Amino acid sequence: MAETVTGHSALRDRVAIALDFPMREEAEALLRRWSDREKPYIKVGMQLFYTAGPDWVKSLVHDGYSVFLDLKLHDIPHTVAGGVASVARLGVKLLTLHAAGGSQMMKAAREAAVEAAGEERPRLLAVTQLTSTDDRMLNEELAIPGTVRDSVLNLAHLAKQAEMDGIVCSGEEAAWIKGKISTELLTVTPGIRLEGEATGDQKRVMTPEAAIDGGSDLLVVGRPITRAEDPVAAYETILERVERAGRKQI
Ligand SMILES: O=C(O)c1cc(=O)[nH]c(=O)n1[C@@H]1O[C@H](COP(=O)(O)O)[C@@H](O)[C@H]1O
Repeated sequence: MAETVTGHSALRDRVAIALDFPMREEAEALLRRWSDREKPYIKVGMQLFYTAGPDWVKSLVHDGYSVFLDLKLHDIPHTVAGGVASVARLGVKLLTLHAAGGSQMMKAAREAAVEAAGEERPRLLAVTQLTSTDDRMLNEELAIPGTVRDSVLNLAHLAKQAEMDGIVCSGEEAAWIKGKISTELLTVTPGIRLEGEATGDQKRVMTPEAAIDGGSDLLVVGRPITRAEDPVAAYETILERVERAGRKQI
C-alpha cells in the first residue's frame, strides 16, 4: 500500500470525511458517533471554516483529529501567501489551493507555509479540475480546449514544478497522472460513490476500490457518509472496501 498523506499506512488515513455542514454543532454531533480511539480523518471546508473559524479547527487538532483544511485558495500570489500564513500554524495536515492560480501563486503559498511553520507546515495540495467539471463544461463554459484529462495533467505538471506536495483530481486521472509525473505526488480524490449512489453535482465519480486501484492516496467522502442513515456503518463499509483494494495491490 502506498504511503499515506500522514506519512504512515494506517487504513483510517486513507479516507477523509468531508464535514460539509453549516455549523460546528452539526459536525461535532457527527463526530461523537465515533469512539475516541477511532477518530476519523476529517476535512473542514469553506462552509464550516467560515462559521466555526480557526480556533475551532485548532481545537480539533488539539483533540487528536487529523484535519485536512480545504479552503481552495485562489487569488493573486501576495494575497494567497497571506492566507496561507494565517492558517499555517493551526496544525492541520493538508491545505488546498487552486493550481489554476498559477505557478507564482503556488510558489508564494509554499514559501509562506515554510516561513510560518517550517516542518510543522500543512502539506499543500493543488486542486486541478474539480470533480464537478466535465469536458462539456470545460470547453463550452470555460472555453478551455481539450479534455478534462489533458487539463488535469497540465495543472498537475504546474503543481509539481511549483513544489506542491500533492494534487486533487478524480479517481479517473489518478493512476495516469502518477505514471506521467511521479508516483511520489500525493493524489487525493473526491467524487467517491458506491454503486447506484446519487452522484449529485459530481461528474467524475468512482467507487472506493477503483480509486485505490487507480493510485489514489486519500479518498475524500462527504454525503455518502454524512447523509447516510448510519454514518459510522457507511464509513466502515468504505474502509473495508479500501482495505480489500489495498490488499490486492500488494
Ligand atoms: O478539494 C476537494 O476536497 C474537492 C475537490 C474536487 O475536485 N471535488 C470535490 O468534491 N472536493 C470536495 O470533496 C467533497 C466531496 O463531497 P461529496 O460529493 O459529498 O462526497 C466536498 O467537500 C468537496 O468540496
